[in-house]
Amino acid sequence: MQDGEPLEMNPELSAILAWAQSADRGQPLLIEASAGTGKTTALVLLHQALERRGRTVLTLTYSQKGQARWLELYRREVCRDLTPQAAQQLCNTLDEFAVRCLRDHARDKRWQAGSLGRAIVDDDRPLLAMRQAVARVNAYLPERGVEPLRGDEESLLQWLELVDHLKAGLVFAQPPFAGFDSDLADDYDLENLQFALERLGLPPWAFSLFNEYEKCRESIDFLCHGDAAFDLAHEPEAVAQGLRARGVDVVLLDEFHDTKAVHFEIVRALAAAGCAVAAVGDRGQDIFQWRGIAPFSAFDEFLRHWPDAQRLPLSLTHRFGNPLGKAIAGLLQRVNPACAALRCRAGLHTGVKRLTVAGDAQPAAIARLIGDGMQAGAAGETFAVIVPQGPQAFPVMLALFRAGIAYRCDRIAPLHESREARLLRACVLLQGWVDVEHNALDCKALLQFAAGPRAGLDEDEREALSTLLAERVAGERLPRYIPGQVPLALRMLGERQSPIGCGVAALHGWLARHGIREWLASMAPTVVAARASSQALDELVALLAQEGPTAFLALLDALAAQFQRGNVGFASKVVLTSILHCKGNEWPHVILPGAPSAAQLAQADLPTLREQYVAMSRARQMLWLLASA
Ligand SMILES: Nc1ncnc2c1ncn2[C@@H]1O[C@H](COP(=O)(O)OP(=O)(O)OP(=O)(O)O)[C@@H](O)[C@H]1O
Repeated sequence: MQDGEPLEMNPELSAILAWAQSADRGQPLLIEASAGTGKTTALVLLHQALERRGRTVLTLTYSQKGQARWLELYRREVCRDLTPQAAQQLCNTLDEFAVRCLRDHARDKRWQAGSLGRAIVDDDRPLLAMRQAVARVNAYLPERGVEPLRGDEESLLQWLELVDHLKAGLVFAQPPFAGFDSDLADDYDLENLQFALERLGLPPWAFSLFNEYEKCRESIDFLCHGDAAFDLAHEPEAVAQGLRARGVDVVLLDEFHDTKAVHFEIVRALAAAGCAVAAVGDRGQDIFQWRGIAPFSAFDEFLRHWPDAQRLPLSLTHRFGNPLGKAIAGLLQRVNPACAALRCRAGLHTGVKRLTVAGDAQPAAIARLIGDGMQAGAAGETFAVIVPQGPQAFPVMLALFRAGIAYRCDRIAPLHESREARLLRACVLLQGWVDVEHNALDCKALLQFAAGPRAGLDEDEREALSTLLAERVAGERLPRYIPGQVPLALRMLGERQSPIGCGVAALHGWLARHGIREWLASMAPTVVAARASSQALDELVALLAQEGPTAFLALLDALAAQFQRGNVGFASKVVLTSILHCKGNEWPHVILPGAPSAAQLAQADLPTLREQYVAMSRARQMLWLLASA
């Protein structure tokens, strides 16, 4: 539905709004519905219906994006001039809610009111705590025969992400981890612990690092994303007080499919505090199943805890019509056979075109499709290209750039800022193949290289290099880069480089010598993401060898310039994003490169099917599926 079009009331939506009365009796509500059926819209309307009955309602979303979408719909349907302060009272992310409850009601009140909000966006403190934790763990890992952990910034971020997953899944809240006391543990207990870690696919140091990080975090008094929910899950009284202080008596939960164990503990605390709870989600959109380490279904937990919950569907999609509706309904039957059959609104038509195009010809085909559409009058921002993994958008960026089509990246790295491109840029600089005026991208490239496992620098040298190339300014989240220091940095690093030629084989040799491919793979959240990064590296190596170093760097600089150019309005740019980050959005024209062929889809596993379902269900007018076979 476009802005200004009226909402259609139907019996399913009416039933959901009628829950506003059941909420008085505290009966929980679970709405399971598929993509585009108006889940978020229904929550907005339910919020309004409850307010009209004099209830004080808080909507919680899982992500900031979900919050923005909810507020956008609230502004559209309920109150156009909602102030930011009023918005804060109506809808929070789970993280925000956790931070507020802890700030004002935590048991031992370690934080001064107000300081927490700043701490959560301060990049330094999590890194500082993790750096200390790594140092502590490294003091005893070698005597257990385990290699010490790396302490560079890139690795610290990686360990922080691991801790975040462990917290999301409450992985160490279960035996044998819960209550484990290393001072009292004998060999049997230690072996049992190691076995449990192995079973979960975790490294042998994961439990030690987790505990040390928690101690360091406590001594620095801060909360990072993930920490707040974890802490609050252990303080149900703070949840109750937080709700009481705001007078909240009904909580609505959007994006429920993304709820993990730690968040579910908070949901339980909300209900225990006397709030009526309604949750809405789509099992088919649970594409973050790898978060939280072990599988977790928020829907099953909800029904286990509240078997008498009212369950309501939404089965009419307002986003797309047939023939796309039919294709998606077919997918849904495999993704979530128990969900209500999907119906499309009368009068809506959404086309689907499956094109067979060789993989390397897909980027040019995409640029042509979008170019033709724009020539016919469509605006750039009505097109979204959704790739399976972020790095798979790099060739599309090049093709759009060459076609003169402006793009923006939604939660994926632009090519010129990607790790893969930075590392090859570092190679060009270190080999002394170009003589150019340096810029911030050069600083980032050398810092990226220096963070690598075989850059030949020790911790002190790495630290010296980062202060040489980047200055941290208090109150600024991003560092200021100092391109004038690149020659000096190159002298520090370059002494350890032996000269190579700029051919494909030599470049691969350089990557292998520096352990770069394995390093990038170790940072990827999934095996599939690691594969995509490796392929992107191969493609960039081929590009560098073909273009030559000067043209390669000039191309990256030109991509950066076009990306930042202010004369192209944000709104007129084509959107590039990945399947993981497209949820909750919709566009008139959606292009899916790297789509599975019909035969591949017939054989696909559940995660692949869910991803296809999420990506395909973003289109309103037209979907193009580009398959290579
Ligand atoms: N009752 C309705 N009548 C008309 N249009 C509607 C109605 N409900 C939702 N829409 C429109 O349908 C589209 C999808 O709505 P919404 O984003 O709420 O769906 P969703 O189920 O939350 O989607 P997703 O599963 O992708 O998160 C939006 O353009 C919205 O304005």
